Amino acid sequence: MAPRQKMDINQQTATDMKAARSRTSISVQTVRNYLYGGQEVWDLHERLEKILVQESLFDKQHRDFLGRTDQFIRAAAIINRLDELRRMHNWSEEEYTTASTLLSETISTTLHDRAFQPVFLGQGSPALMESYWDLVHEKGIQGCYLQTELGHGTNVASLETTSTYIPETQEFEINSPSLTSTKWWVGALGKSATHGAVQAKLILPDGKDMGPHLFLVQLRSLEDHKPLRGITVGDIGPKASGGMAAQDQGFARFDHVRVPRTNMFSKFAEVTTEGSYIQPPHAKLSYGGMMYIRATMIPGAGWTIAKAATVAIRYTTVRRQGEPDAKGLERQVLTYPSTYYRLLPILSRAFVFIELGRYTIKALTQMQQRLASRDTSLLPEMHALLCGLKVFVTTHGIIDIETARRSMGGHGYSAFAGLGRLYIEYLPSATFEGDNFVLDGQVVRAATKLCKAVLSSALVVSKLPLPSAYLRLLSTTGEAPPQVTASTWHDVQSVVLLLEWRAALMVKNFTQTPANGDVDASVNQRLAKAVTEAFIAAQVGEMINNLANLPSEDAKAVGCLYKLYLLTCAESALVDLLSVGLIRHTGAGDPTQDLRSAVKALCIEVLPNAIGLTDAFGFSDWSLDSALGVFDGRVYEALWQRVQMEPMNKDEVTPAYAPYIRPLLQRGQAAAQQKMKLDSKL
Ligand SMILES: Cc1cc2nc3c(=O)[nH]c(=O)nc-3n(C[C@H](O)[C@H](O)[C@H](O)COP(=O)(O)OP(=O)(O)OC[C@H]3O[C@@H](n4cnc5c(N)ncnc54)[C@H](O)[C@@H]3O)c2cc1C
Repeated sequence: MAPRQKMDINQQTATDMKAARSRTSISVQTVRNYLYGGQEVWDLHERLEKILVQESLFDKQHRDFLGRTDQFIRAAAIINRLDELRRMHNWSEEEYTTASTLLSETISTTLHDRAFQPVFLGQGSPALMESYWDLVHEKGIQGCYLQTELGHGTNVASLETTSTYIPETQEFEINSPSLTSTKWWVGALGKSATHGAVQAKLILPDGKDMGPHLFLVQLRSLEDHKPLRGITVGDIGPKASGGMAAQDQGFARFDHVRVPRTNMFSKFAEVTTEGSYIQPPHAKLSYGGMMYIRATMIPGAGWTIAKAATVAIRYTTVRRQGEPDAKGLERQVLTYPSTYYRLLPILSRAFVFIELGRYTIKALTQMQQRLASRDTSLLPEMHALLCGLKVFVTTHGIIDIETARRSMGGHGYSAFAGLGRLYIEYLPSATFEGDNFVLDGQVVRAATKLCKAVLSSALVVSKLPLPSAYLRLLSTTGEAPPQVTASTWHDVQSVVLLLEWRAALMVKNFTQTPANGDVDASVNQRLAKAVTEAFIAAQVGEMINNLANLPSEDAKAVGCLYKLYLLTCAESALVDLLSVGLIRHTGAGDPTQDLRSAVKALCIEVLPNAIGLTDAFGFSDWSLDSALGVFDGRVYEALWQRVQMEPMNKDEVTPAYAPYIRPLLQRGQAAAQQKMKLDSKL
């Protein structure tokens, strides 16, 4: 046998990456502009990143070696520098938001920007805006959002903090009556925030409890940052697996703290000087801020999944494992079906969620414009839709990051791979902004209400709001459920229709369950998922139609990804499809096999473009911060360089040697010698 040629594995990784790039049939630039929503948006991104990369403070490579306090101080320094840059470059709101998103750092001002400021915009009365808006907008004060308490999170109606109106002084008195009423988990409260929007039960002078309302409360002095009198405030300590270490989640207790009457966020509900209550026109008007955050979580999930997909697809393209071939090359890990089957659907979800985010934020903006003129007609549907989407994208986001990390084997567990951090920072998104399992219930409630209206003909199906269009299928004059055949999986509209039918039948079956009927424990999860997937599937159908605006090769490649999304969605719905009888076991073979084969065929079609499609996300090495996801593919050299930064490697002999390792070894050696002496005497 001829001796195998010795190969430079570092060169091979670079060669593999180049070869993968050369295989792509798409214009990376065109697909990138599609993802960003136009060349101008990309140009803005690129221009801002050039500024950020130059800042040594924004270097990410050393942060894994910092303890919690140092991570918090680093984050505070970053916030300060970002603000200096904003003023230096005279950034617009959009430029500032883009720059802070690009930083990908856990910083406490995120709460100011995404939770506190929107409360002012959505619910601040003219008087409150007059007094505070400039301070809020210029960050002369830093805000947080205090809703959750030690004793209650989900059950907002049971919050214990009170805000009692005192007509004599025209003030509210904020009070924490018990340990469990302590505000808890509040981002930026621990050490940073000066002010907070506090959810407290409004108590009128006659003792009537009007339920939770929002009040602006100053927490810390603007002179020396010390907590104000009557306020006990601090950090709640480290989070699971060291996650969100740079963020100061805090607690706060109020001991009869007085604030002026005008500090109530009273754009809709109000308390008069005498202490009478003026009702809001709609009970859910105050949901505006949370709805905005939930809407931004959709593209946020898309871009987060995109990072995980980019790192894992790049690494598994250059990582070779298995029996060497005739050229002495082992197999590229991405080419194993069990790897591409895990990673390409993740890539498809990144594309779908990014596009879907654009639609949702547009729809929310339209609803908010209507709300401004007190038209609440779109509110219930939008609320239910955003609950469903929030659950869906965050659930997938968490699973997808972890799946991507595992696809990289042992090196995926290194912090230098970057996905461990991404995962742990993203993980609580399943809980905050509404616990996912609780939000499922809200989706189901809204769906069954509309379903009942359709079944009783109280609602004409042409009047169904877009997100619930799937319920049209239940109209008595409507079509019959489709027959599933092998060709179903090759026709986009058939797959969309099938997913809509699945949701319609599941909701109908549930709606018709007698009140005393037995419902299983997972019903909310399954129904909410089906309803949300029906909506997204219809949107993906639209996305595919709209691809006609792209050059044909790009449209084909992105279209393949969208189809892969639809098919893997149908695959994950197989149990439901069988349950409601849309797919039946006829005895003639496995009725799911055609679908599984179609998924594999699509994966094989997407595979040559995998690197091109991930390049289209436009992530720089700086922003990915992953030794395994480097653009040039030279992963082993990148990993080696990162390992040299490990502070423990600075000393050849660890300081733990003299006090601990040496005595341990010496005791063992002495005991062994003693034994050996004894043994020789026997
Ligand atoms: C990292 C992080 C940041 C946060 N930031 C903030 C912040 O800035 N401001 C703020 O106010 N809060 C914040 N929170 C708190 C967050 O909003 C709450 O954790 C969340 O609302 C859930 O409430 P809980 O923790 O009390 O859980 P619980 O409500 O006690 O839920 C516990 C379990 O019970 C289940 N459950 C509860 N009620 C129901 C029900 N009705 N039906 C079925 N199941 C139910 C839930 O699914 C969950 O599994 C943050 C939390 C985290 C983790």
